[in-house]
Amino acid sequence: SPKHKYYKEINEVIAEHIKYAAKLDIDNTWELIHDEGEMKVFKREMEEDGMVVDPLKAVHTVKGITGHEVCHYFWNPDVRMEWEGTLESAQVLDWFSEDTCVCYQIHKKVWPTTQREALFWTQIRHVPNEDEDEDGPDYWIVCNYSIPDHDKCPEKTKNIRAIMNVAMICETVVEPPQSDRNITRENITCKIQYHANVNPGGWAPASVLRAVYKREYPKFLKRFTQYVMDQTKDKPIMF
Ligand SMILES: CCCc1ccc(-c2ccc(S(=O)(=O)CCO)cc2)cc1[C@H]1C[C@H]1c1ccccn1
Repeated sequence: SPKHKYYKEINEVIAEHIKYAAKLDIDNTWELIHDEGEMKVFKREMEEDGMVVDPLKAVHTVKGITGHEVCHYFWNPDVRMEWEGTLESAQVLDWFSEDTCVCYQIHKKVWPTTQREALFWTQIRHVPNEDEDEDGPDYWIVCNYSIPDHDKCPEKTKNIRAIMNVAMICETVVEPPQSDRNITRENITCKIQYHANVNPGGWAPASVLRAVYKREYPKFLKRFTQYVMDQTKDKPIMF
């Protein structure tokens, strides 16, 4: 697409998430905050100007769906209100290209914090393995990255603007390896990494924010992956 002003930033942010995903080193600097079945959610405790900005990383393995399907439903602005239980509203303000748009969304108030809103670009991208290394990872990724303003964005709302850099990065495993012809959903598994760096945008007690994240992220990931399984179970596989 033509070089719009976010083109360079988008490429840099996506490349950073891919580099990070390939490492997947969950060392002891990450604290496990939720462990349920295949889903593990970790955090690092970090504060900026007295505000909790804890990076969050979740890993999950889900049978019967592909990384393309997970990223498609996570990215698709038309269905966001169907699975994102913490949203009060969501709208598309602009399209940069067919895989990249600007979203403005208002989250439901999470007591006792002030209501949050977010303005961000969201892009879905297939990152195939390097040609020479056919065993290299093949990713589908969605990145949601805040932008400071947009001329169609409602001004002066009562909400606090959260600043986020979020990525959903998926790999699809097919077992046993076979030609695309006769793969069924029993043969596929999606390995998900979810990275969220969220600055809540305004002060809230650290203990309150950490309790909200500990409760809301696992709930959101469970609800979202269940939504993808329900939407895809009777449809042809999106590889
Ligand atoms: C005081 C914290 C405010 C707060 C800031 C940010 C977010 C949030 C933003 C983006 C994304 S996403 O993964 O990009 C999916 C698109 O919406 C998920 C969560 C949610 C809350 C609030 C609603 C709470 C919450 C926290 C964590 C997960 C889900 N919901």
